[in-house]
Amino acid sequence: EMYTSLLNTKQAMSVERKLIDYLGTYIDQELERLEDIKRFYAKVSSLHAELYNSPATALTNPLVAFTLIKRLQSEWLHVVYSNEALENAQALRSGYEKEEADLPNLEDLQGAAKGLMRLQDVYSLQVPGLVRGRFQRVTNGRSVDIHLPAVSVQLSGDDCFLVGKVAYDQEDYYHSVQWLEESVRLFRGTGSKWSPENEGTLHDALDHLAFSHFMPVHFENPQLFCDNFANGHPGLLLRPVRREVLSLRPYVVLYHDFISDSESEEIKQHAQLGLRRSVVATGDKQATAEYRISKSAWLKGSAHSTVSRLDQKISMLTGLNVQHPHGEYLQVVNYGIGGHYEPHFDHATSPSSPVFKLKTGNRVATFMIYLSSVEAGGSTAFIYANFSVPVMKNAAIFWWNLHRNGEGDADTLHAGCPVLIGDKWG
Ligand SMILES: O=C(O)CCC(=O)C(=O)O
Ligand SMILES: [Fe+2]
Repeated sequence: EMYTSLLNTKQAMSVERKLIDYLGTYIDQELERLEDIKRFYAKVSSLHAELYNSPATALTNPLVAFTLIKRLQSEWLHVVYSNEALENAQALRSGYEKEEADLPNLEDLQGAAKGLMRLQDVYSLQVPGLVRGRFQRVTNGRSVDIHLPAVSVQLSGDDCFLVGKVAYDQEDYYHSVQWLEESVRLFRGTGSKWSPENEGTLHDALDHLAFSHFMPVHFENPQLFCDNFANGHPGLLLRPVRREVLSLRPYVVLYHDFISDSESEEIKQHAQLGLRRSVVATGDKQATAEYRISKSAWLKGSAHSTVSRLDQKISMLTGLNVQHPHGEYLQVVNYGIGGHYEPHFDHATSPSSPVFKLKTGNRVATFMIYLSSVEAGGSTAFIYANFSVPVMKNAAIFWWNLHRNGEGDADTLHAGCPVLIGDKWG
């Protein structure tokens, strides 16, 4: 094991010294061989030129005729079937084989590559920096050197290919993607110039990269999926809803095209006159706050057929009774300039919360329908779960705020990001 202690790695240096000497001898011998061949080439070319200039008279000389026949019968044969190239190569190989026991093996190479990836993770090192021989990390959006080594080296496309391939063979597509991206970039940079020492080619790197990109989606979380969902309900059987499971902890689901354009317009119309500055629970009261910039209106299902139809559809999808007082009235929200809702829980976290005055109990779940799309910003971000949902007109998201035992699920912390450009309705 050469990679597990630096002492052994140092010993590898003297082996390379010997290999360099063998290769030097090989190159000298090959150059000598090529010089010999060049001499033969020059000799034959000049003799042949003389013959060609006056074939009739030249061949009347028996010496000239003899040397032509001798060249063709014997000299060419010896040149073409010379064993010298093979002998030179064999000398190089036997030198190499003498050192073979002291050479690192595949396990050493894999161990060294894994070591690089471990450093990459533990110290948040950027792969593009490592490839240029730098130990860099991104701080406040800038690459910063965390250490300047006295001696460094730049990595080649083939170096990156090998690291990427070690990750790939372990089905570690998170790392393989990063290293193979660099490999492809570097191989592209050198054009299609062939290097005898390389294990991989641009083609190999692209092949592995494409497969790695394909795999994380399926491997990282095989339980995230899309389907047409009817929840076994007869009311949805003929028109199931396109469901996309976005997260398992917390359990967040996106329902595509939950509402139609006309229903959505109708809801916004109904809500318009009732829009008032949104409030949040502070202590045991409801109050406006800087951290929620929007207006909202409450729509009673009994007053609008569209609202009660949506209530019904929500019930079919979630299996929840959303009739008052089990569910709250439908809240329609419209965000203002830079409108947002800072990270919060939808459920009450204290027994004195005003939510309990409604006599509806704590908020078991949230069903939120996007009634508009926006040009930029405004995503619903799940802070701890580390994902966000872009505002997607007519889609709805659903999640459980409480665990089965009634306790709040801290993983549901979420926010409405500030709207950069657009008119966001929910
Ligand atoms: O608007 C959003 O994206 C999130 C809104 C929200 O979290 C809420 O109204 O409780
Ligand atoms: Fe919320």
